Amino acid sequence: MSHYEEYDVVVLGSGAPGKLLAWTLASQGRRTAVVERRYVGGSCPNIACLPSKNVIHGARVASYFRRGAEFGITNGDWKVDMAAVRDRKRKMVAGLVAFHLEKYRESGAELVMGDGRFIAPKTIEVTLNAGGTRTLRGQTVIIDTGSRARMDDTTGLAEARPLTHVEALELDQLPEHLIVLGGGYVGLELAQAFRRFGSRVTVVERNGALIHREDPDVTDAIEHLCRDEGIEVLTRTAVDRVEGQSGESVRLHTGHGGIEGTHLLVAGGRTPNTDGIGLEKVGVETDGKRHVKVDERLQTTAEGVWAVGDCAGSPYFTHIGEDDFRVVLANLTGGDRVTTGRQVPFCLFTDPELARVGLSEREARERGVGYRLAKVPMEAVFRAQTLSETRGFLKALIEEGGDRILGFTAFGAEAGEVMAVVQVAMLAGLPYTALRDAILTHPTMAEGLAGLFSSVPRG
Ligand SMILES: Cc1cc2nc3c(=O)[nH]c(=O)nc-3n(C[C@H](O)[C@H](O)[C@H](O)COP(=O)(O)OP(=O)(O)OC[C@H]3O[C@@H](n4cnc5c(N)ncnc54)[C@H](O)[C@@H]3O)c2cc1C
Ligand SMILES: NC(=O)c1ccc[n+]([C@@H]2O[C@H](COP(=O)([O-])OP(=O)(O)OC[C@H]3O[C@@H](n4cnc5c(N)ncnc54)[C@H](O)[C@@H]3O)[C@@H](O)[C@H]2O)c1
Repeated sequence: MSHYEEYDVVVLGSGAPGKLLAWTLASQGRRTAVVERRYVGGSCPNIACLPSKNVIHGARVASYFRRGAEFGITNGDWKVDMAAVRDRKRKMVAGLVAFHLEKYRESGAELVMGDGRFIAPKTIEVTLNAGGTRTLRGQTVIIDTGSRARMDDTTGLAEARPLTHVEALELDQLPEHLIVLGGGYVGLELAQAFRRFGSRVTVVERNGALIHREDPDVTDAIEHLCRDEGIEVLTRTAVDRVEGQSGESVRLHTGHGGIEGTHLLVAGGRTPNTDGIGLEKVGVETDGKRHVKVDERLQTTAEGVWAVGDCAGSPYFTHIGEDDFRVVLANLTGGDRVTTGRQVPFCLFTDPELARVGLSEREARERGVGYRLAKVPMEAVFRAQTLSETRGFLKALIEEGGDRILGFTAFGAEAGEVMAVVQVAMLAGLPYTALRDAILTHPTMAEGLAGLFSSVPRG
């Protein structure tokens, strides 16, 4: 084997959990290196969460321009300049990258830019972006290689060179007619944004509903939102074949006929980046979905090797990756922390947002968990009325024979922020009556929780 450099910790991939581990352990004096092939700081600040929310916010501004008269403001001539939308995003991303580089400098963690793969136990060879190779060996190795947009084997799909979220967020021209393949998180957030910028948008979903794992009242509400915004929604639609080239003209052949558009965005789920990195050579096993196999402490099947984030099959959210960081840090520093039983909140950043924590009704029924349901429309929330944003509802599941909150869903303005209040109550084990009886500021969106929890049926 070629000469290798010894480290206490080597991290492969610089996503949220990996970088946080690197910065923390390096600050504690451990010799630490992070190998990253492209995105300083991983997907979230470069190509995923933050840039998408930046662009989505731009689209909201466009929607307010369109709705101006409703607020008594005449908007005159206005237009969307996608190059400027992109520049605003790029500027934010550049600032985030600079912030990350500063964190590396401050912490003493070394950032090695290049493509890494295992060549021996706990040993990673890096093909450096700047040319040449380096071989790094860690006492501890952490795999944080993330995931990428999945391209299924539909005939003609790959040849059509569809956009993924990465290219979609880099467009400087508005697609005339964007076809979005997949009605999940990526598809819905970007479908609404492009529609608001002015594209014609068609969402094609093979399941019977958009965001199909949610309760029927939620999926219906999301579908209504899409239709009200002028998005064409085709559910239960399987694509047999794709023709043409995204960016010019594409045609999808489905059981219900053809769909023609100018651009195609694939948003049909993710594939973990676990192929081609030598895992099989070093005893790091993967599961049927190609995630790195980990136990509840995030240890892999190889001694001294840990895996975190999307590649480890943790729910695909940055905040969950950040919790993976806490789990591994605790286990590396004498503590004992596991992933089992943790809260997994999420927020879909459509406008309005959809946020959920804990059980949905469907999950409660599947698990045979009895519950009492409280549900109020957003119209009942005074703050929503002041904003003219009365679409949606709040709902909560309360345990039978007790006062514990089992689950909470909000579809409405600031849903993600309102959910945090309920989450804290759930973490603290507070009965729902604590929120019902709390003095919540008037008029805030969170004030709606008092109304929601006042409507819980008697146990
Ligand atoms: C469009 C979009 C929007 C999203 N929005 C949200 C959101 O609003 N909120 C939320 O919580 N989650 C969101 N997510 C999910 C979130 O982005 C991911 O769950 C999270 O970024 C995963 O972090 P990670 O550390 O597992 O992987 P990543 O952040 O992807 O990091 C992995 C890194 O490893 C590098 N890498 C891979 N292989 C190698 C190799 N062999 N050598 C060197 N480097 C390598 C990659 O370049 C990458 O930088 C979104 C995802 C997408 C696609
Ligand atoms: N706001 C957020 O937190 C946020 C935003 C974006 C992404 N994410 C994360 O990234 C993950 C991936 O997002 P995603 O939208 O790619 O996946 P997803 O699993 O959320 O949705 C994919 C959808 O595409 C459909 N689909 C797949 N192949 C298809 C095909 N050939 N034709 C028609 N429909 C097809 C699936 O039925 C599914 O409904 C999410 O699950 C989430 O964890 C989070």
